[in-house]
Amino acid sequence: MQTNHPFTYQIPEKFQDFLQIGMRVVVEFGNGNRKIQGFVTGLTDEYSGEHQLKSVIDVLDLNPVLSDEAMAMADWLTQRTFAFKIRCLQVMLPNAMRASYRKTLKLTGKITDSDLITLFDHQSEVEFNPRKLTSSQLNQIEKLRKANQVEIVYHVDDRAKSKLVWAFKAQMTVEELQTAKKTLRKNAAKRKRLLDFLITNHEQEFVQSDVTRENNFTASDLKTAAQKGWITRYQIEKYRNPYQIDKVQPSTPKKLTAEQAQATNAVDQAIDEDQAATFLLEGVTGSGKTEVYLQIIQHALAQGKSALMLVPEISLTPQIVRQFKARFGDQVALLHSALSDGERYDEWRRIEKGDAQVVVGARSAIFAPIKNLGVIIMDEEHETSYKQEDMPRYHARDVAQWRGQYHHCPVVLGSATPSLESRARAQKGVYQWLRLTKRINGKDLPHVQLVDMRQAGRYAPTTDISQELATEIQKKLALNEQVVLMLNRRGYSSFLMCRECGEVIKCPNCDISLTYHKDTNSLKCHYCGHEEPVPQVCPNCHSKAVRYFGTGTQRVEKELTELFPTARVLRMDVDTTRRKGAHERILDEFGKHHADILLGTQMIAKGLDFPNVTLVGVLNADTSLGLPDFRASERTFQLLTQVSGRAGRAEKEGNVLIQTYNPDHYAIQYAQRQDYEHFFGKEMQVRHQGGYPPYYYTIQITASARTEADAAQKMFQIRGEIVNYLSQNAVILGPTPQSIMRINNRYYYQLVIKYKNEPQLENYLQNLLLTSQKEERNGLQIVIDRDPMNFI
Ligand SMILES: Nc1ncnc2c1ncn2[C@@H]1O[C@H](COP(=O)(O)OP(=O)(O)OP(=O)(O)O)[C@@H](O)[C@H]1O
Ligand SMILES: [Zn+2]
Ligand SMILES: [Zn+2]
Repeated sequence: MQTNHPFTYQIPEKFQDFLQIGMRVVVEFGNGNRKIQGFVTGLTDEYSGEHQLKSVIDVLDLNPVLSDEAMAMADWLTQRTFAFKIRCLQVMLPNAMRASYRKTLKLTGKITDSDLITLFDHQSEVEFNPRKLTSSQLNQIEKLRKANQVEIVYHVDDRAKSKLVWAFKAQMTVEELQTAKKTLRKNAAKRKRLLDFLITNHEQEFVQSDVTRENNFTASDLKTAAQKGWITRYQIEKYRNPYQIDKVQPSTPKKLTAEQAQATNAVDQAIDEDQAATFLLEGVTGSGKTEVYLQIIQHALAQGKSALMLVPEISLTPQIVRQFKARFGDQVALLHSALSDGERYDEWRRIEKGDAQVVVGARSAIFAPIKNLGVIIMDEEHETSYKQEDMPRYHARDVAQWRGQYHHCPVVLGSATPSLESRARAQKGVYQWLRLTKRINGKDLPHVQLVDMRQAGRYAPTTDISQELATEIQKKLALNEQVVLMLNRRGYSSFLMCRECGEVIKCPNCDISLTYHKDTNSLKCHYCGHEEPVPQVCPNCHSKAVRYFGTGTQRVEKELTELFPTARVLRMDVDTTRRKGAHERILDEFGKHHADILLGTQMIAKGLDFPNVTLVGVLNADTSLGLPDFRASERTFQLLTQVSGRAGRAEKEGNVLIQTYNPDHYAIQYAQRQDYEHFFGKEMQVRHQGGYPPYYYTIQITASARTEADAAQKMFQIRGEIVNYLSQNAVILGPTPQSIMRINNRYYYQLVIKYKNEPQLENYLQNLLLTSQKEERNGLQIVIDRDPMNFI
């Protein structure tokens, strides 16, 4: 059973001076002799309980791995996210430190103490096992640690790393190779070709299998070449860290535009004055937000402080990383989920030791053990991936603000399309509002044209590319310019839409799309529980073309190659980017213009800065609009604006075509005009009327169980209880089944509370979390999610 109570253990005498808060220990827990890893959260001299205390068995660290800040943050996180404290402590550490990897003690200084000489036995590295050490040895080690003369090393096996492949490069000089070529027999055509290959690609390293495949040499050709001394062959790691960017040209700060300078100065001032202020940097696409971030960070560094830069997972591309490395070199540490456990741990250590002052990373990097923070920046602050979906269910923005308060440093939230929550706060003056209204290239935002697919559908019902879009693509190909096409996969086939008129079937009570349930062939509302059968005809136009909606990238790729047989198409989706480094390779290829069309899912919408892209096409704007979520319009608007911003970023002007079945919907209309201002106004009205955030807070409670009855019953029981703790002003929606009600033979029911100010609610929920634990034995699980991002 999980709990938030700390447990008391006795400290063996030899650990008494050694053990500190924030260190990890091994203790026996519960019945039996199960050993688990625990954290020291407090120390006391007194114990008045009646139980015989168990002893700490072993210590895992030399010095605290969790700082005072981390301990305080974990306390706050536990309360804030309705989580178990142990999970909050664990989330602060890299994986390598959560698992049981082999550890050694490494000597970096000189030792004189005879005890330690025995321990190290003339080696510089020995197994670290405090349990087996004497207290005098521990004391000595403690002293050496304080003098930075020993450290603990984790031995993390990286399976990905250990895979080796053959590589080669030319060993002879170009002249020598030329000479070798002259000595060849006339009919040795293949060897001649190999020598030519080496001469033209001199100094370059090749993976053998790439060359044998692409250039039609065999492995034995290369072996012979090595015997003759033309090349040297050796083994290298197969998967290199794609982010190990070695050769970056250093970059210098650009001269800021007036708007950029104004924004930068405001934040710089807050850094100088140790102000924990939050800034909203609202800048249109291509307005140079990244340069503003870079110069703010530079300012923090100049003040002897460090900086934390968060970027959404999918836009943490090598392109972005390179920009930071180019400016700050080795001071940059990168925390990305694509790194192996070992690589992440290495970066974590560099940050903790203070060797890296600029941390660039995705969501969980917000917990990086960085000291002396001068500024925290969150790019694309509206991105939903900043919210973690598992316990602890934190939003990186909240954590950023907590750390900002702790370090007395500013937090900068940047976006072209801020979340409604943030923008509303900026408007109220809670956040300081900074704006970049112009593109750096001085050009207008790209021209956006809507293609009404209700018309297009009539003459080409089976294609995904309208005549209009096809014509535009053809034009760009003729000009040798590049095209980006986005297929919106959000909300893929979970709702019903009429192909004739674009009508999406909505709940009569909630004005939210109904979700299609395949098992019952019905439509359900996830807010109020309304259910109806799938209609035979469209309630709006009576057409029979009502179907659930979706198309795949592969199908579109096929269509593209049929329409434009000579065009080179690159596809970027979950399938083509699964392998490490694939993401970078695709973008790299496209950047070098080795392809004309980049076709992808929403992962191509963000951050890309390719000067030769002059056309952006959105194949299906509507899928995300139909999501059974009050944020559907907001997400659609954001996505369309972001992707449109990829066009015409340099000298050439760009245009955008959006294919839609709902050309009159306000989210699409305002996205066409790229008019965040009016979208915000309209959407705030909608939220006000519906009683949704930012006017109300929301909390979602989910129960899952082995039978539907158990899950439903529990939710109704909770509903019955919770009303006693809520005022008249709060609204309870549900209980309702979730859209995928059964996952892995577990049934899910949920309930959403909308409220403004409910002083008793927190306590009730904290209690619920702990008491519901008792029922876990019966297979029942309760999840409490504050400000949920997904209502489906
Ligand atoms: N002051 C400047 N002078 C010259 N070029 C600049 C300046 N600031 C930024 N740039 C360049 O302008 C281009 C667009 O900048 P950037 O990609 O940072 O925009 P952005 O606001 O982050 O856009 P998006 O939200 O679309 O990603 C980049 O190529 C960048 O190098
Ligand atoms: Zn409803
Ligand atoms: Zn219809």
